[in-house]
Amino acid sequence: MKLLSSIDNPQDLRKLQRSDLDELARELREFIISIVAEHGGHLGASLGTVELTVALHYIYQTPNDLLVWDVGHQAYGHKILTERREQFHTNRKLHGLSGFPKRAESEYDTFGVGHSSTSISAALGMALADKLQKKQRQHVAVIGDAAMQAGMAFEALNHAGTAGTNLTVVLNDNCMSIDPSVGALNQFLKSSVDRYRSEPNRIYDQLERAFAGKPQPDSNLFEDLHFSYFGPIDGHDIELLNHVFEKTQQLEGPKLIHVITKKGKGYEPAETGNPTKWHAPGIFDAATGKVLKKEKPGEKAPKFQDVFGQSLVELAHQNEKLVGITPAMPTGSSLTFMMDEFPQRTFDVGIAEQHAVTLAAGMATQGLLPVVAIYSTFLQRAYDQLIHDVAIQNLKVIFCIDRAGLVGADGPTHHGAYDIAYSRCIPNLIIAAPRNEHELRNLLYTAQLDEVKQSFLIRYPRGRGSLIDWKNDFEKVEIGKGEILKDGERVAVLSIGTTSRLVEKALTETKHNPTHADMRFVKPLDTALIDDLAKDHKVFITVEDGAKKGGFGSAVAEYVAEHHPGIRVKILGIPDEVIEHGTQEELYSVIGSNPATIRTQIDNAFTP
Ligand SMILES: Cc1ncc(C[n+]2csc(CCOP(=O)(O)OP(=O)(O)O)c2C)c(N)n1
Ligand SMILES: CC(=O)[C@@H](O)[C@H](O)COP(=O)(O)O
Ligand SMILES: [Mg+2]
Repeated sequence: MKLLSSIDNPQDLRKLQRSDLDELARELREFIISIVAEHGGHLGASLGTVELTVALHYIYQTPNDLLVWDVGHQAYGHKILTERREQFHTNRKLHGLSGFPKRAESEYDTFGVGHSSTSISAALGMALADKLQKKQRQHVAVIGDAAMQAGMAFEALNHAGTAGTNLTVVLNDNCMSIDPSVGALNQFLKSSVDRYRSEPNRIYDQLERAFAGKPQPDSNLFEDLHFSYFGPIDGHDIELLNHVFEKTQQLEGPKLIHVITKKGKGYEPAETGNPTKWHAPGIFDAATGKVLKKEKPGEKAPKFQDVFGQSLVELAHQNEKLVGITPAMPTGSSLTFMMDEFPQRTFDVGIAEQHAVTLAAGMATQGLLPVVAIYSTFLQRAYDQLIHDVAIQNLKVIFCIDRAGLVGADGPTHHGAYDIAYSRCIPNLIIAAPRNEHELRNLLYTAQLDEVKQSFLIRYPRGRGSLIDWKNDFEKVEIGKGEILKDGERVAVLSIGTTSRLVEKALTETKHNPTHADMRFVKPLDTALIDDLAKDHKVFITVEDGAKKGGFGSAVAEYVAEHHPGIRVKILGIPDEVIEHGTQEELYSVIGSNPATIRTQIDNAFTP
């Protein structure tokens, strides 16, 4: 690591000879592999951008020139070359570096990311701001082929094409999302790559024409949007990248440089193995590529996503109206089970959350029963579609909202903190959260029954449930009905979803005897159960893994304030602040929703 250890920042990098850059890239790649192998994190995407990162920081005068990464899971090399090599082993850990570019972390991180397809808008905003404020510098957005599929990216291209800036978009095309890239844009990019194979010198001709002010011989989608298009070029050839960046930054107007890279590049197991697995493989033995599983199969309860995925297949056999939709997360949400069994009835629509929800609404108008499998954090992108296209028209769509609650190492951009609060205010929605795998199956079963006429949101967390024997026979759940899990006195703990596990643990530790109710539904709220509890309890403690403001506890408090004003309600949940990254366990302790704090709250409530 001789070269890498001599570089703290891009100024050091720019002092190197061009002939040193390949060796630097080799060292940078080795460093990323060694740290991710030991500490976990995203791997494949960052290995694919090593040469691109070196060339970008070598040619552009960062941090004065503004470099915006899309999503940010491919920016490990960028972090390491921009003053964070020494701390990189703390990546994604509590109080450590963020796994994504983050403005508060470094002046080189020009824009905070985690969600995709924001880079062109953000970089264009910066370019327009500089134009108005008469600042001369370069603005570069680096966006992946899958992120480019999103509506937002195209909204930005549409604007940039006539906005009168010199924006540069680097399209990092590795033909992969987390799962294989999908759709017509993907096919268009593939066909461009095929052309590149037969015309490796095309880029020099393109540059010559651009400098001579001559039109390119053939047009393409990006040129039609007024971008000067360059490429496709080999994104692992630093010399070529340097040349193209040096040249194109002298050209006026918006430019798109189409760069071909390989996910996992330079690490044999990741380059030749399954790229989806190597997207974020967990810890592994760097020498052999063997992923080190923390537990043996069957030893632990299944992941909620798998219970969802497998249960959906069972139900799809019984109910032919069921179809599955995912916006680019088939593996993450385990819709892959349905995809394998019913390929014609399962749709990966790419990174297109808004489209996914309205597509579902459209299908629902024609008698299908769509199940949208979506992470809580990504449903935020489709909020208007949830209201305008689903709820107002009272169309029936089942939303299986995965990664609800604090997700852990991905941090604030990915926490599923807001879905209860943002969906509770929308009419025509049923909102439920299972406390375990059986409940998840039963809620899914209930949601698809014909007698249920409204859209049904089922939220569950990242990670595993609690039941090794998870496959119960489906049972109908009464809508809006909670369940007393433990009878007690004076203090009632009302939990929603898997927070009941935390409460159960707290109950084993307190000497008091509170009641514990699993409310199961945020909406409709089981007000009959609340009325009943109000008869002989003085304090309610609500526990949720969502935002306290406007969430489940708020729903209980609103009802209690109106109907049982003598009862005190204490709300536990995610406070009104940005919760950083760490393990899920650490973060629930940070916010005061771990068994110890719940127990303290119970004890306090019993103290007169
Ligand atoms: C709005 C949004 N939806 C989904 C995701 C989940 N996600 C993270 S990375 C990724 C794939 C990105 O692929 P691409 O843009 O091609 O970048 P690559 O990993 O190939 O470099 C997806 C779907 C996200 N981060 N943001
Ligand atoms: C970068 C991104 O958005 C995804 O890779 C995300 O980190 C996946 O998270 P899960 O591991 O919870 O699927
Ligand atoms: Mg890609």
